[in-house]
Amino acid sequence: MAAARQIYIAIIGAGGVGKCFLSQLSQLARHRPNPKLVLSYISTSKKAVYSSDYSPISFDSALSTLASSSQAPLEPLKLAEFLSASGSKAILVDNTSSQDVAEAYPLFLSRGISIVTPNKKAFSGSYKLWQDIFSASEQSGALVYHESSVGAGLPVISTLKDLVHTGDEVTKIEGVFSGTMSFLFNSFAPTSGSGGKWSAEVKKAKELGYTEPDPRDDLNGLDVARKLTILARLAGLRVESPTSFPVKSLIPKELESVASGDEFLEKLPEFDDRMEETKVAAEREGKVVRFVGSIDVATNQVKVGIEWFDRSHPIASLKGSDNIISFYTKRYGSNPLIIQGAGAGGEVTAMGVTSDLLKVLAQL
Ligand SMILES: NC(=O)C1=CN([C@@H]2O[C@H](COP(=O)(O)OP(=O)(O)OC[C@H]3O[C@@H](n4cnc5c(N)ncnc54)[C@H](OP(=O)(O)O)[C@@H]3O)[C@@H](O)[C@H]2O)C=CC1
Ligand SMILES: N[C@@H](CC=O)C(=O)O
Ligand code: NA
Repeated sequence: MAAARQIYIAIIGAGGVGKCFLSQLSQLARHRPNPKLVLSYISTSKKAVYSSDYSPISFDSALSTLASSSQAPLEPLKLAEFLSASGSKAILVDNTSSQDVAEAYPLFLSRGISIVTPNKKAFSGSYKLWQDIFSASEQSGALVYHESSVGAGLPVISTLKDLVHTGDEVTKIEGVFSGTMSFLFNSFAPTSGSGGKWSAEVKKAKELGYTEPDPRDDLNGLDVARKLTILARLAGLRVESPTSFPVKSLIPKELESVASGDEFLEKLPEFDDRMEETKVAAEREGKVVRFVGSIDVATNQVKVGIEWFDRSHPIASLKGSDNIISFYTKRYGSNPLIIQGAGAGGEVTAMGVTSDLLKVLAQL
C-alpha cells in the first residue's frame, strides 16, 4: 500500500482565532488520513516550535509546547526557506494581524507555499502588494484564500467571487461589516430599552474576542475600511488604500495619541457623553444609530460611517456581533443577495480559515 502523502502546515499566531483554528485542525487531521497533515511550525511573536527534521508537532499539545519553548520565531525569509526545503507541499496559516507577515506573502507564494488567513492587512494594504500577491500565486501555482478577512466565517468573499466569475455585474455592496461595531451599537443603542454605556460595551467587545488586538483599530473605522477595500478590489475597483475614501472615526480627538490600547480603554469613559449625544439625536427622530459601509461600483464610491435607521430596518434589528451584507447585482435585480450572521469571534472566524484550508487541500 502506498504511503499517505504529507502536507506541511505552518501556523503563525496563536491568539483568539489561532487557538480555535488549532483545535479545528486537530479534529480535521484525525478524520483525514490522506493527505497526512503535519504541523511542522507554530509561532507567536516571541516563541516558536519547529525542528530541522520536520518532526510532527502534536496538534493537541502544540500550545503547551509553544508556551514552554525557548526557540525564537523564524524571520519570513528563513521560514520560507525552511518550508520549501522540506520537499513536500506546505501551507502557511497566518492567524496574526501583522503587517510584516502580510508583506511577506509574495515571498511565500513565489516559493510555492500556499496561504490561508483571516488577516486583512495584505489584501487591504497598498494596491501594489495586492498585485504582487496574486501575480506570485499565478506564477507559482500556490494558492491564497482569505475568507475570514471579511465577515469572519460568513461566505462573503466566496460569494462575491462566484458572482464575478459567473459573469454577474455587481452594482452595490452595503451593510454592517464589523462584529465589534455591530455588538457595540446593538447593545448601546438597542431598538428597545436604554442600552449600556459606550465605554463599558467597548470593554465587553474586547473581552468577547470581537475586537482587533488593539480595539482602536475597530473604533477608528479602519477595520471596516479594510474590509470594503478588499470587497471593492474583488468587485473590480482599483481602491488604492483603506484611507483613500471617507471613513468616520469614533476615537475622541483627545485620545488619538494615547500610547496603548489599554490606556485608551482606561480613559474612554471620560468621553461617554459624546456617543450618548449621537444616540439621543437619532432617538429624537425615532431612529437608532448604526455603523455601516457601502461600495457603489458604478460611481466608484466607497464610504464608512454612522447612519440613522428606523427601528424596523433589518440593520437596526441585528443581534450580537451579527454582520449583514447585501450584494446588489444585475441578476438579482432590486432584491439583493443577503448574507447575515456572526461577524466576529474565535470559533466562527477559525471556521472560515479551516474551510479555506480544506479548499487548498482539495487542489494540492
Ligand atoms: N477575532 C475575530 O473575531 C476576528 C479576527 N480576524 C483576524 O484574525 C487575526 C487574529 O485575530 P485574533 O486571534 O483575534 O488576535 P489575537 O491578538 O488574539 O492573536 C494574535 C496572535 O498573533 C500573534 N502575532 C502577532 N504579531 C505576530 C508576528 N509578527 N509574528 C508572529 N506572531 C504574531 C500574537 O502573538 P503574541 O501574543 O506573542 O503577540 C497572537 O498569538 C487578525 O488578523 C484579525 O483581524 C478576522 C475576523 C474576525
Ligand atoms: N474586529 C473585527 C474582527 C473581524 O474581522 C470585527 O469586529 O469585525
Ligand atoms: Na467571510
